[in-house]
Amino acid sequence: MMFFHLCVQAAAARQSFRMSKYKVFVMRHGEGAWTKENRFCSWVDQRLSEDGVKEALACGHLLKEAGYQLDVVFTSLLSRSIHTAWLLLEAMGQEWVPVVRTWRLNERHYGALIGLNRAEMALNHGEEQVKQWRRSYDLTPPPIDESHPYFLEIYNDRRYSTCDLSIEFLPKSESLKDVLERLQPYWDGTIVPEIKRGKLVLISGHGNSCRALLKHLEGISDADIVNVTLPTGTPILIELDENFRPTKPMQLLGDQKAIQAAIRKVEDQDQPGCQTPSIRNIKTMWEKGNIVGATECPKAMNKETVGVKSKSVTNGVGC
Ligand SMILES: O=C(O)[C@@H](CO)OP(=O)(O)O
Repeated sequence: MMFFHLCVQAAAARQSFRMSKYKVFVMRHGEGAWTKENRFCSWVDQRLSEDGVKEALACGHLLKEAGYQLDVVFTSLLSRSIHTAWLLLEAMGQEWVPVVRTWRLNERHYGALIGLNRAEMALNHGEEQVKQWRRSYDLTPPPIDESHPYFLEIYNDRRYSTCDLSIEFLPKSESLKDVLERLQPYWDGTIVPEIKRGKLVLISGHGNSCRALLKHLEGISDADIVNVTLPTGTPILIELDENFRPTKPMQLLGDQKAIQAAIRKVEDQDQPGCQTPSIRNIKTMWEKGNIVGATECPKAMNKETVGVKSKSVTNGVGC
């Protein structure tokens, strides 16, 4: 999208004529299974879709052809980010490269919105509201609670007992600002030292953990970050000076037309008309309390059990 490029070019223009000292790759994992169903996925551990697998392999081939040699890859604790790293390294023939996992790179925690269909939410709350939930900087969705169908699946998962915070202190919902606050100490304390040691680092993150990082690195304003959407499976090359300021516009590597189409696809997910095969008639299903397509849904979920009736969502974010 044009605005995205204007944002990053403006950020880089402020930093022009500096010498690049470091390079780092940031990328959103390949398409996840729930992207096809258009549901907020967040901390639910969905695997890559078939297209997502292809995207991850294609990224690896692209980086290999460009001659890059990675030294360390950082991922979240979610399988789609880890599998993307594995497939990418396999395609590069660099499977031996260490993969380091941290919850601090996890996708933004979407709280009570987890599992809900974006297009359906747009029908009920309006496109603008859903856009604000998805892309604003400091809006926090209503928190997940124990009545949510995915609560136990997330908080009983053994992987979260390995974190540097005990489970009760892990987020129950996050704004992009919250994501940056939990991510930045890890960036400063663990990733930056690796880069300073001369390592070529790739971060296989998520749409919003990558947006938070790019906001920090590129100095994108709170207002402008709303207009930044990242495509799946596209490596972004960032060049930094000795003080970790960008020296040039970040580069989304690959076929530029395909990248723009992929960005539009992600943006259009909150259009009420964006129906997926599993959502035959979203409005009717909502009215019946059947929010998601039954065949693909691992649990029976409806607007009562999900814990976000239309009004409580609206109240929760003060709109
Ligand atoms: O589902 C999610 O968790 C994210 C993408 O990973 O969704 P959105 O693009 O709406 O922020």
